[in-house]
This record gives sequence, structure tokens and C-alpha cells, in this order.
Amino acid sequence: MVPELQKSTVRIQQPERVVGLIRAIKEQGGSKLQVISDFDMTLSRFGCNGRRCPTSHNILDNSHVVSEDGKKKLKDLLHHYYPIEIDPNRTLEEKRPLMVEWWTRAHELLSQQKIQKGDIAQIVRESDVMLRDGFNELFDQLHKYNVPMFIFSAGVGDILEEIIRQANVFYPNVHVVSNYMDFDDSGVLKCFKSPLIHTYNKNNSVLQGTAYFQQLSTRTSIILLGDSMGDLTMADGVPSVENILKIGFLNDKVEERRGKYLDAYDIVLESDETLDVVNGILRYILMET
Ligand SMILES: Nc1ccn([C@@H]2O[C@H](COP(=O)(O)O)[C@@H](O)[C@H]2O)c(=O)n1
Repeated sequence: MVPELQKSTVRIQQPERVVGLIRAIKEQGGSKLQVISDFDMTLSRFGCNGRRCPTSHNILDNSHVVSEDGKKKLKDLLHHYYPIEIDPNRTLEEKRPLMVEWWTRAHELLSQQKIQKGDIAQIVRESDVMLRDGFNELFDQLHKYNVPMFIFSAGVGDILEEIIRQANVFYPNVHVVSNYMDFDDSGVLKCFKSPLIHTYNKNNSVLQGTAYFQQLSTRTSIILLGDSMGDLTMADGVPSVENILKIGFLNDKVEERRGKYLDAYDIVLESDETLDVVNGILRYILMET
């Protein structure tokens, strides 16, 4: 059915359920489908040649517009809070206030750096960010078959939009909800707009006021792509879900987190820097029979 599911990176706890879901989504057809995806470390790569790739926040943190002192403080925050974010032994209730603390402190530091709106394209161009292999096929297929793609990100919206713009895949079927920068009249960053989106509040609570899912109420088949336990709630605002296939990228601390990911995601992709499996499933679903 989908040869890519045989890849050595693929782990599935309930194979019959996955086959059933993929068949059901195909039967419903492309007109009933929508894709909901995280951005950092899901559409973008986690690593390349043994080196970590930057998140949309890191792209700003490492850029020439941030002072050496600012860089050090942002790195200290990352080293303190990232292990908490991915710790499988802490509850989401424990993590939430700490994530708010991390994002708030990082946004405050970035807002002191006099970052100019006009610098963003160059900052992205000069960064080491990489989209996962196969990103072109993913965006092109969804565009060709008019399948809406909702990118729900706790990263920096202005940066991630620029990444997909520079990759020439920011098609009209792509809609982004993320943390956006607020610039003053002369184009200098003054703060970040609310609501603050962090890893563990990616749900309906930060989508109030956006009618996006309501407009797509007939799209009852969902493919959800994420890399954290927080991404599992991204489709909570969809009014009537009939079939939801959850695909999770397990990038870091693979052994420690495997059990929880297998319980939560239908398909787990371990240290897989490609979108091969997602593209294979979409090809099968969208291909005319
Ligand atoms: N100051 C920060 C805050 C967060 N991050 C990382 O960015 C990721 C953004 O979330 P997605 O929803 O797009 O996955 C998150 O996983 C944090 O690790 C950061 O690098 N710097």
C-alpha cells in the first residue's frame, strides 16, 4: 500500500489501525482532507551531518543582529529549559509554567535587540536552517490537490514564513498560526504579539478568534505531523474529526521517549530527517484510482 512504511526508521504500535486509518482517509478522498503540522523539527530538520539545525527562535538568537551578551543569555535559557521541555519524566502541568517562563524571557531579550523587520530575509538566508528532505513534494502535492495545510508553531511566525517563502513553497493553501513579532512605525521590533504560543498550549485556547477550522468543517480527515507531546492537541479545534492519523518525528532522546511516543502517535519516525513516509502516504491517498 505505502512502501515507505517499510523504512527502518518507522515504528508502529498498532499496524492494523494505521492501515485502516489510511484506507478510510483515502476512501473519503482529498476533498475531505486537511493537514495540520508543527514547524520546527517537524517540517524543518533536526540535524545534518551530526550537527543540530536551528529552530526559528535559534535563527534569530544566532544572527548578526543579536549582541554577544544577548546571544549568551539566550543560549543559557536554551540550555536550562530545553531539557525540561523534552523530559519524559515531568508532567505537562509541571512543564507549562516553565515554558511560559522560557518563551517570555527569550522574547523580552530579543525585543531589546533593535531587530529590524527589513533584516529578516537576510537573517534567514544566512542561517543554517534546512527543511526536511522531500519538503518540495509535500507542499507541491498539497497545493496541487487543494489540500489545506495549517502550520501551528510555537516558533517565530515571521521567521518561519520567510523560510517557506525562500523555499518557494508558501502557497495559498498554507495557513500559519505562530508567535509574531510586533514592530514599531520605523520597523524596529518592540515586542511579540499575544497570545504566546509555547510547546504545550498548542490547542484551541490560542486559536480563539480565528475561524480557520470552522471554515474547514467539511474537512473531517486529518493528517497531523508533530515532534512533541504538545503537538498532539493541535487538531483539538477541528469541529468534526472522522479520521485522524498522527505521525510523530522522534528526534532526540529516542530510547527514553520511544514508549510514550508509540502510545501517543500512530506512526513514529525515529531519527528520520525526511518526509518520505508522509509523502508516500499522501501519494497513496491522493492518487486517482
Ligand atoms: N526561546 C526558544 C523557545 C523555543 N525554542 C524551541 O522552538 C521550538 C518551537 O516549537 P514548534 O512548535 O515549532 O516545534 C520548541 O520545540 C523549542 O525547543 C527555542 O529554540 N528557543
